[in-house]
Amino acid sequence: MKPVRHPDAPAPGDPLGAHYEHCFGCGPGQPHGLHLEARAGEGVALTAEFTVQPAHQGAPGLAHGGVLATALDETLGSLNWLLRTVAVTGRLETDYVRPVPVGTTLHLAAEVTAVAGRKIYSRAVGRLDGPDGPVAVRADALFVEVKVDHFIDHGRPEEIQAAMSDPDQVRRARAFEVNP
Ligand SMILES: CCCCCCCC/C=C\CCCCCCCC(=O)SCCNC(=O)CCNC(=O)[C@H](O)C(C)(C)COP(=O)(O)OP(=O)(O)OC[C@H]1O[C@@H](n2cnc3c(N)ncnc32)[C@H](O)[C@@H]1OP(=O)(O)O
Repeated sequence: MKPVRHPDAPAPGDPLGAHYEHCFGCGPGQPHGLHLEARAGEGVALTAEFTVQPAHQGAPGLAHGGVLATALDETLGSLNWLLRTVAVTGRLETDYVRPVPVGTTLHLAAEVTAVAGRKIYSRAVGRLDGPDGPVAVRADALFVEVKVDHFIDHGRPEEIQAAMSDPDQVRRARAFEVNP
């Protein structure tokens, strides 16, 4: 089925913000994280930027492939905010096309291609030197819709308690759950 943008999805160009303060991919309160910033696009699509830091190296001066996969995973995961669906990564397939040097800003673009029941199919691309630059990484993913209970049931109690006493986090979780 063709994906449907939620009527309350942020307007094209608007930042999506972090889904969780301490998320390794997007959390502003996560000192070790990627600090990826995503913006809504048209339809069920978005763009994001991530600048490779020295802490993200695999080989000398080059980004670690797992870190790049994380950036793709986070970008793809952010799409679910445009659907107002809570979903987790079930499958992530990554192509590494060009090495990504430290200091590079990776320009990411992602879109949902189809939705089938709880399954959300999406793809992403990361480019060097600008939104129209050469492709460095690509990914295809399957996210699976879950209830907020997925996190409450499986997360470590300390962090779950802290998230449940954070009004912003609860508001965000509720916004997801009112998906018609
Ligand atoms: C108030 C406080 C509370 C806090 C609220 C927080 C709100 C936060 C908001 C937003 C958070 C978003 C976070 C994004 C972060 C970035 C993304 C990540 O890194 S996520 C982490 C990595 N991923 C996992 O940890 C998943 C671990 N896996 C699982 O939990 C399960 O395997 C799960 C949920 C994916 C599926 O399990 P099943 O039992 O629910 O469902 P089944 O029946 O197995 O699968 C459903 C369908 O999907 C297919 N499927 C599942 N996995 C597949 C795979 N690997 N490949 C192909 N198909 C797969 C199955 O074949 C099935 O398809 P058929 O309906 O039969 O057609």
